[in-house]
Amino acid sequence: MTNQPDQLPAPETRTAEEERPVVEVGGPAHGGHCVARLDGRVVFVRHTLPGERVRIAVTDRRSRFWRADAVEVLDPSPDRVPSVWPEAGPGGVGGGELAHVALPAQREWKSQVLAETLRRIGGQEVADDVAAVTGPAGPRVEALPGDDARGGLGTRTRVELTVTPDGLAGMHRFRSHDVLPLSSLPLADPAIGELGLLGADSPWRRTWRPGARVEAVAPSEGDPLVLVDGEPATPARRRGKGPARRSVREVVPSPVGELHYRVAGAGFWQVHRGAPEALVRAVLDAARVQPGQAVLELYSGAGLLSLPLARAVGEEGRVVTLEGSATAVKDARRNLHDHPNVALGTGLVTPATVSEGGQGCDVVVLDPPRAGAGTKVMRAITGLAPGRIVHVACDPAALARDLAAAREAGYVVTALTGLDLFPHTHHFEVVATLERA
Ligand SMILES: C[S@@+](CC[C@H](N)C(=O)[O-])C[C@H]1O[C@@H](n2cnc3c(N)ncnc32)[C@H](O)[C@@H]1O
Repeated sequence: MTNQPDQLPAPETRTAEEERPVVEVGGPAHGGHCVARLDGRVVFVRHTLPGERVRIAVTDRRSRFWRADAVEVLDPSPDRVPSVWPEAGPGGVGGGELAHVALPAQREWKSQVLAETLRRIGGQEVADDVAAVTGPAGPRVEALPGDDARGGLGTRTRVELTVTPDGLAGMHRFRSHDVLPLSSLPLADPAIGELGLLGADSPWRRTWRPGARVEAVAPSEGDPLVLVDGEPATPARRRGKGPARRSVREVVPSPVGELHYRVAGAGFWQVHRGAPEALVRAVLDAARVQPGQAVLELYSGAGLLSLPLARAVGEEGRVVTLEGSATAVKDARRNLHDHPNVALGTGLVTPATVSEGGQGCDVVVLDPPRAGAGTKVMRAITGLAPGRIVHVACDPAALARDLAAAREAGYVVTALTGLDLFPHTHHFEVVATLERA
């Protein structure tokens, strides 16, 4: 067998104790695990906490590191709590890897990962710029209002399920193609729970086949929507009650007035119930656009940020957007139809499209996917010489690379806000402001 360490006997001769070794757990690392060492080898351990002593089951052996699940906790951390979603525990589905961690400790974990990732990947200078604006405590990832009171539960307005070979709604086992049936969705908005998608008695079972993809959406206005393989579905008993909907309405309170959107059910929309409002506020705060200014907005989706930016620059100002998904731009066109000061572009964000679309802009706002914008796009953005760049990031490693690229071009971080838009998972969002040094 390849990638076996020299220190352990061959698998077939190992005892149960050797197969399930005990480790002392160190700090958290990006990805939802903590770092431990076993015979000098790095092991990324899930379902544990810093400072714990745990027995592990190794799940993946690579030449440079192993992955493992904590399967027995010998010395628990004071921050350990009974998991709010045991089905996402060891051997279970992905998407709830911090469900055993107290909420304040989840934020401490994410704040540490943010600081460490910015330093390790962005470099000491980026870390120093961030420390200069956040203070010695470093960058913080904060809860959204009301989340702690609800135990961080019921926040997700979008849930994606896959149907098991037995026709039950479930999710993929972490890092596996196996689909596990689920009995609960505690992270989902209660309206999704009330649909009754789970279990053998679900009335929805007749609407799908094994392997089908099921998307459940709980919008801020109106009934939830269920799509099976992208098509609207209703349980048989409710069939014939009007035309099938493919899109939903979302209403977002904001400092520039109430914002109304229509979004394709299968299209991108922020998942946490409070995320649209929190991001609009954070971006308006960071961008500080003035009436009459010009904004370039990249990766603009269905227009969540375009609409408040258009209101903030007013009729004398302009917003130019660029988004790769034609479906999202179609939604954005509807959402911004009474804003002639917005030019909605469909196309990939590349150095060329950025340079072409952003001439003369005062502010650039970008909200890229997990991979980030990348060095070349960041260079094109800084090449426009905007007064301010607002970067909305859902991956700290990609953010660190993008900030380092901007720094090389003379832009430094002048503000940074971490938002916990994904309680009970390792994910979080960051809004970073960059200005010329
Ligand atoms: C994180 S979402 C942000 C959307 C919007 N700001 C929001 O909050 O609803 C990222 C968006 O980037 C788009 N996208 C991904 N890669 C792209 C690319 N290379 N060029 C243009 N758009 C892209 C996706 O379709 C998606 O709408």
